[in-house]
Amino acid sequence: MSDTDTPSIDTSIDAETDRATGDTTVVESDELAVYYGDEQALQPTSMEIPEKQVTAIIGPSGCGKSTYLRCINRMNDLIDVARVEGEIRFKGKNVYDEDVDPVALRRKIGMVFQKPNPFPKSIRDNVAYGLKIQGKDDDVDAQVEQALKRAALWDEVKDKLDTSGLDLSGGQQQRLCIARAIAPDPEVILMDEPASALDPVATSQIEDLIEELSRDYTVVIVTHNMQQAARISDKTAVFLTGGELVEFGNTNTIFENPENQRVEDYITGKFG
Ligand SMILES: Nc1ncnc2c1ncn2[C@@H]1O[C@H](COP(=O)(O)OP(=O)(O)OP(=O)(O)O)[C@@H](O)[C@H]1O
Repeated sequence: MSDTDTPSIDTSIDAETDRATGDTTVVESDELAVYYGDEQALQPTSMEIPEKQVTAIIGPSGCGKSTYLRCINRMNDLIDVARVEGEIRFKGKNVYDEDVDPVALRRKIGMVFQKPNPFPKSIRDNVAYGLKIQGKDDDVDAQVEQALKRAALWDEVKDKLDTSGLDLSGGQQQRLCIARAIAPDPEVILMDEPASALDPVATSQIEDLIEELSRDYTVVIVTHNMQQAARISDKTAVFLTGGELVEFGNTNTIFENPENQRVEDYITGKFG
């Protein structure tokens, strides 16, 4: 299928709204399990990710956080030995159904990685990249400006849009990657440790930006940094060793009054 084909994900399907909380679920995993060869990296995991909120995934190294995140937009397809069981639904549709085009899916569910990875191209071309391959090339400059504004980078780069993205600072490069991810107008943004390679000032800017982005987008962030999860997320999922989702709920509850003793031990630094 070509890159410009109509997405086979039907985004007109209504997401489900929880009457008690008012949350609308946009991504839902249902007994989702992942194996790399014979090794199980994720135990069957069911979780409902609410729309236009920040959901943090925390837990010790190797507990399956990135594995879970990569299922949401099928980035695990790129790993030969990865095998997925169960379902993960975006607006009610299992993203692993045969008729789902992963490229179209990733337009709806963008991703930002740990290490800023701008293309060796100009700032403008970095942001315009996704627009061009989608054929959204009407008034590219206005769309580039809007994405850079939303990524809180415009004021710093507006006079040098033709310089290389690689000439920016680490924090600016990460905001450029966020601008690149939001330019095609996704609904969900996945972030895998987006600030862990940045200094404290750049980290704080990214955290402010994530909170701002959650007005318009659903954000799912993997972080090692518990304080960061507590500061910026609405919901927190705690994965523990063995790829097990141990508790998921409102961030305040998880950090102040978790139900599970192992989660309390992890949060209070007794292990992990
Ligand atoms: N490409 C891969 N091939 C084989 N095994 C993998 C692969 N990626 C991850 N794993 C294994 O799956 C398990 C979960 O890894 P994952 O990267 O999802 O954990 P994580 O919680 O994100 O870890 P970290 O916080 O260290 O990034 C680990 O045991 C890891 O070694």
